[in-house]
Amino acid sequence: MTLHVTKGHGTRNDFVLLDDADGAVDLTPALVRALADRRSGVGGDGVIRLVRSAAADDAAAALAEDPGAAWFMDYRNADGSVAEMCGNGVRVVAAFAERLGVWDGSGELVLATRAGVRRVRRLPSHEVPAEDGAPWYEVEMGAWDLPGGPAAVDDGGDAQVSVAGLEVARPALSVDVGNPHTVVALADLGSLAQADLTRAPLVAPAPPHGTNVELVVPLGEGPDGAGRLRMRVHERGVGETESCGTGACAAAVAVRTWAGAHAPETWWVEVPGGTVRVRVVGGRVLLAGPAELTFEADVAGPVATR
Ligand SMILES: N[C@@H](CCC[C@H](N)C(=O)O)C(=O)O
Repeated sequence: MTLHVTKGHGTRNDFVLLDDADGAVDLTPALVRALADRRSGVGGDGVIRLVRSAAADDAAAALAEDPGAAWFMDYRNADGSVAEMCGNGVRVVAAFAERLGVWDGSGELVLATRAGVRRVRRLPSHEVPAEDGAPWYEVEMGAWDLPGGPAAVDDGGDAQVSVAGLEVARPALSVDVGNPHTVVALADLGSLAQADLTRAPLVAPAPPHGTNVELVVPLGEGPDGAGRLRMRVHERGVGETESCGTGACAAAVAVRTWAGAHAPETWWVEVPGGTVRVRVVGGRVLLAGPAELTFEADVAGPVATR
């Protein structure tokens, strides 16, 4: 079997992309692990299959929401598990859709995902932060939710997280942005650097479907009036990654919620792989950031896995 793959990343959260319009590829967990393997495969934090919604069973709910969502983003974590959403992945898929010619980059790309419909627009060059040469895309990420309810905020959180390298367990807030997140605020950048994310943080109570854990340090407001925060993330199904788009959204929602009514709407979220912009507009959240396609290859497979 030979697969044509494209590699792409958004703030160095990297993906193996498959053009599978008719849903012909049997994307088993073993094939995902083989493609994502950084030694024997192509390498990536995840594998994304772009398939026509009509050929994807998991697109049904999104199609009911908007029958115009012609393409489905089938997202898999590097360990082969299925995830509902990937914020950096949506932007990379937009770049991929442009490359494939199924979207011309104007107006909106309406994508079906397991978390519902996501609308993407390519930012005009005057809206792209000057230092970034890559194209930027903004994604309407939909509604956010605090599964622990408002009481969780008054209590400082609805979970406790223990992180290797940091002595004590910390209170944390669960945030749902289509996929599950647990956000932990740290006091300073020294603690953020000290955290050992080579091991998964322990979250109590354990979320039923696992969670992505974000460690965040709020950095105040910049001259533009936007909030800033720095973040590291341990992703469910992957490990520590250099960026997580849904994680950035969850982090901004949590920090804004903790800060109270007068907190800024716009947040610059600094991750090891770059910077993304999050806008929390009422009950909804928008994510903007770069996306780049780096190479294409034909892969003879299935590639061996351990
Ligand atoms: N990196 C992604 C999130 C990918 C899915 C996540 N690991 C999960 O299992 O929920 C992003 O940019 O949002």
